[in-house]
Amino acid sequence: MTTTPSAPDHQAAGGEAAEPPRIAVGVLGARGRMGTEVVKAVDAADDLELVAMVDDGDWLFNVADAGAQVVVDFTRPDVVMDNLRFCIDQGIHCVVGTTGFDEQRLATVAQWLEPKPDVGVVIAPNFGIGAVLLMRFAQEAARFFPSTEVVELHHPNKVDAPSGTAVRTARLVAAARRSAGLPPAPDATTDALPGARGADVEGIPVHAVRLTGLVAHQEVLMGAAGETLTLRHDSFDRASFMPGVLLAVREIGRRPGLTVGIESFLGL
Ligand SMILES: NC(=O)C1=CN([C@@H]2O[C@H](COP(=O)(O)OP(=O)(O)OC[C@H]3O[C@@H](n4cnc5c(N)ncnc54)[C@H](O)[C@@H]3O)[C@@H](O)[C@H]2O)C=CC1
Ligand SMILES: O=C(O)C1=N[C@H](C(=O)O)C[C@H](O)C1
Repeated sequence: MTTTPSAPDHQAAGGEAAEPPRIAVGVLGARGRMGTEVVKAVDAADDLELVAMVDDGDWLFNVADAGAQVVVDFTRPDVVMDNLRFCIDQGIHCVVGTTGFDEQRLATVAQWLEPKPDVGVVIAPNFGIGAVLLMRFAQEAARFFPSTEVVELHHPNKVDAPSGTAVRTARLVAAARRSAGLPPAPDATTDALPGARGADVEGIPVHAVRLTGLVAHQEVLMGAAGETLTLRHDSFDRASFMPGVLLAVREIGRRPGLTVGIESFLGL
């Protein structure tokens, strides 16, 4: 098992106060758009030490050999499960931003964690504080509006659609509607062209836009008689995800088991 990243300060042999040990961090997907940003952020943090950078074609054992206590994964939906399996088996805490997690995948990760009670894994569809708040606000507002639709807008190189954030937002809104006993949203149209009304996520239409010039954006549109409420979040730069990623890296050693989203790390 790796040492806990949140070990308390301790005294050096001579009685002088020693620096607390830095958390050893490995980055998976280190040459990607997000991985590059994470490498920079970890490098710049005094309490973190970048010990391994792994990308496609590199040897995953590098993170274990380098003594990583926490791994940050921003890779691809088709490889993230193998990465997680390896890291959990090695006793390495995981901070996962890669998308593609449905209930079945989450249950599998929880199962892998059972024999490793000290290991923490956080899987968050979005590490942007504003995006997390948007999801919470949408959840709060959902019961007051008969209609809700989600529009996510991203850079054209995004591998998946709709975004993980949009799917989670729609699920949270749908759950809030169910708890409040709301009927299905009124929607009298039939698609003249397939896809015109977006994807159906638990009764919430989700629309995905891909546009050169964008980074990561989301709108939640809510409508009632004579009024609408629009919640919008914009990530203009991937730096926007870093405070959430670093918070998760620092916290995960204190959070054994599986956590979905960083809401609880933010005290939400
Ligand atoms: N949770 C969040 O806040 C955010 C999540 N994302 C998600 O993160 C993921 C990555 O996004 P981007 O950085 O834009 O993609 P990207 O395509 O720029 O980067 C992915 C990197 O992973 C590497 N890779 C592929 N297979 C690998 C393997 N087996 N081991 C190690 N590295 C491997 C690729 O070579 C590439 O460098 C996507 O699922 C995206 O949706 C993106 C932004 C924010
Ligand atoms: O691929 C991206 O860029 C992003 N992916 C995440 C998602 O699918 O929700 C988070 C953010 O939207 C950026």
